[in-house]
Amino acid sequence: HSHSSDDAQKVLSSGDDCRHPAYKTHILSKSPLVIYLANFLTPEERDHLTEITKDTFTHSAVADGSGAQGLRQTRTSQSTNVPRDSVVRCIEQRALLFQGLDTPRTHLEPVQLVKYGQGEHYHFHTDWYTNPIHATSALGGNRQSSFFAYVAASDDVTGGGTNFPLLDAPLGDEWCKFVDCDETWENGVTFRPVVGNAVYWENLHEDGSGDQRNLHAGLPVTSGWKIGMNIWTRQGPLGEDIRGPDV
Ligand SMILES: O=C(O)CCC(=O)C(=O)O
Ligand SMILES: [Fe+2]
Repeated sequence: HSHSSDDAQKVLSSGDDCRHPAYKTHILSKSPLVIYLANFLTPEERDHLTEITKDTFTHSAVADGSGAQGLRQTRTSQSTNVPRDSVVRCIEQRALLFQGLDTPRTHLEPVQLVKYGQGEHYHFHTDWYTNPIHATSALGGNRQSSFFAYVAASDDVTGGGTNFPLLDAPLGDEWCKFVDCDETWENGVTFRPVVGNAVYWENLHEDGSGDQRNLHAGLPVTSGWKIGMNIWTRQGPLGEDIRGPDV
């Protein structure tokens, strides 16, 4: 397909003071594709996100097998959609540019923050939907990719890692800055909640079917609290009723 330069502009520009940090990328797995992003969020962005969502968190919903949004013991955290201001647009743009120069902004779900207090967790799940009613074309299809970023955590946070049981733990002590190197081999990879950093992965196979290998969980926070951020990119554009006007 072809693009006019106008289309390219739309993807690339998101306003005046959007400056991207020099984040570092580390491939953790090529299949499925999992990439670790160090310093993906700046301290100012993290503070801003925490500030604008203060007092807006409500108990997280999960989609159950029948497609109804329900509250269950599988996800005890609280979450909130982040209003799309210039800071959020800049982060959205960063997430789009990372994935290529041709992913339209309309493929992004509203950015979501999720907060866990002591004992709260999100049981094993995939971010791609198994039930097709959550992946209709009006919804942009299924979730192509996920960013999970660590936005904030208390100084005394323990636990609260993001565990991928089906990935191979990386070798090499350099990774211990980011992953829990005390985790046993059988448990796969657990990313520790290192604020500012993010994990990116692809959810779908080439043919659009879900990739089970990126099963993951938000492990219980055993003390303190953490706030994470989800940026989900759909296969296609989301309806304006869901995304809101494309500001
Ligand atoms: O809290 C985490 O570490 C992971 C959260 C997660 O997987 C999600 O919100 O989809
Ligand atoms: Fe998830």
